[in-house]
Amino acid sequence: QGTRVGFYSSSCPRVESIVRSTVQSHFRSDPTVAPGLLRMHFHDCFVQGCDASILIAGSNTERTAGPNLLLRGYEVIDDAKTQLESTCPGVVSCADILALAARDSVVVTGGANWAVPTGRRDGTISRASDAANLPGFRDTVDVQKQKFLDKNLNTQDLVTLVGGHTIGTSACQFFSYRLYNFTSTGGPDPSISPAFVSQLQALCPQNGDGSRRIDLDTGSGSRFDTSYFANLRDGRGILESDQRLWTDASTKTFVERYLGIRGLLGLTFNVEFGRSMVKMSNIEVKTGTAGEIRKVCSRIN
Ligand code: HEM
Ligand SMILES: [Ca+2]
Ligand SMILES: [Ca+2]
Repeated sequence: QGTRVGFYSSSCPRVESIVRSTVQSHFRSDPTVAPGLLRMHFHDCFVQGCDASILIAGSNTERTAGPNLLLRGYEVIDDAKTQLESTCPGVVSCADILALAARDSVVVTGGANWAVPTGRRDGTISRASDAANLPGFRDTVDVQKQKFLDKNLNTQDLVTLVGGHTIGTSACQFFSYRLYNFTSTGGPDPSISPAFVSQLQALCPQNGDGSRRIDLDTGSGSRFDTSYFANLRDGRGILESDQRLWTDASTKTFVERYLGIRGLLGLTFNVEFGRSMVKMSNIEVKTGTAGEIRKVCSRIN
C-alpha cells in the first residue's frame, strides 16, 4: 500500500546513485539548487500530496502560482529523469526523484542522511489555485500549525521542517515590509533585533530591488546546521513566520530543545529532520495503480 525503502531495488537498482550524482554535479556548478530542491519537494507535498504535480508545465498549473514562481532546480529533476529513462524506462516516478533529490540536497549541504521510502506515483492534476493553501510568510503560528496539522504534521514537525530555512535565501520582497513602517507603526518590526534591522535595511533598501536575495540563516546560509534556531533566539529571523516560532510558547520550546537549552530534553535537529521529512514526503501519496509514471516530468503522459 504505502511507500517503502528500496521499492526499486530490483526494478531500478541504480536509481539512488543516479539521483545522488545528478544532484551533486548540479550542486557543484550551482549551489542554489540544493535549497531549491528542498523547497520544491515541500511545495509539491503540500498540494495534491507528493506526486510531482509541481513539475507540470503549462498555463494555470501549480508552477505558475505566486508562491511557486521562485522555485528552482527543475533542470536537476529533468536531468535525472532523462538518465533514468535510459537505464530503466517507465519505472521511476518523478515524485520519487524529487523526494530523493530533496534528501540528497540536505546531505550535500552537510545534513545527515536518512532512508527515503519510495513507490510514489505521479499525479495528473496541477492547478494554480490549489497553491493557495501553502503556508504564507505572514501566517501566525496558529495558522502555520493548522496548515501542518491538516497534513498530519504536528508542532514538532512544523518547527523541524521550517528549520529547512537553515539553507537558502529569500528575496527582499518577502520581508522588507518588516523593516520600514511595519503595520503602520512608523518603525521596524519590534521582534527584529535592533542591530540586525540596520544590517537588513542596508541589504534591502526601501523601494530597492525586491528580487535581491539574502540568506534565511544569516552567517550559515549554505550549511545544514542549527544556526537558524540560534538566529531565531537572537531576533535575527528573516521571515515574519520564522521569527514568530520564537514568540509563540508552543513552538519556542522546540527551538530551545534544538539549541540544547538546559533543563529541557534535548532534540537532535539532524535526526529529527530526517524523521519529519519522511512524514512530509508521505503526504497523500499515490501508490499501486493510482496515477502514472510520467515519461517526462514536466508533462502528464
Ligand atoms: C510556515 C511554513 C513556511 C513558509 C511560510 C515558508 C516561506 C518561504 C519563503 C517566503 C521563502 C523565500 C522564497 C524566495 O524568495 O525564493 C522560503 C524559502 C525556502 N524555504 Fe520555506 N517556508 C516554509 C516552510 C518550509 C519548509 C517546511 C521547507 C522544507 C522542508 C522550506 C524550505 C525552504 C528553503 C530551502 C528555502 C530557500 C529556497 C531557495 O534558496 O531557493 N520552507 N520559504
Ligand atoms: Ca503535489
Ligand atoms: Ca545554516
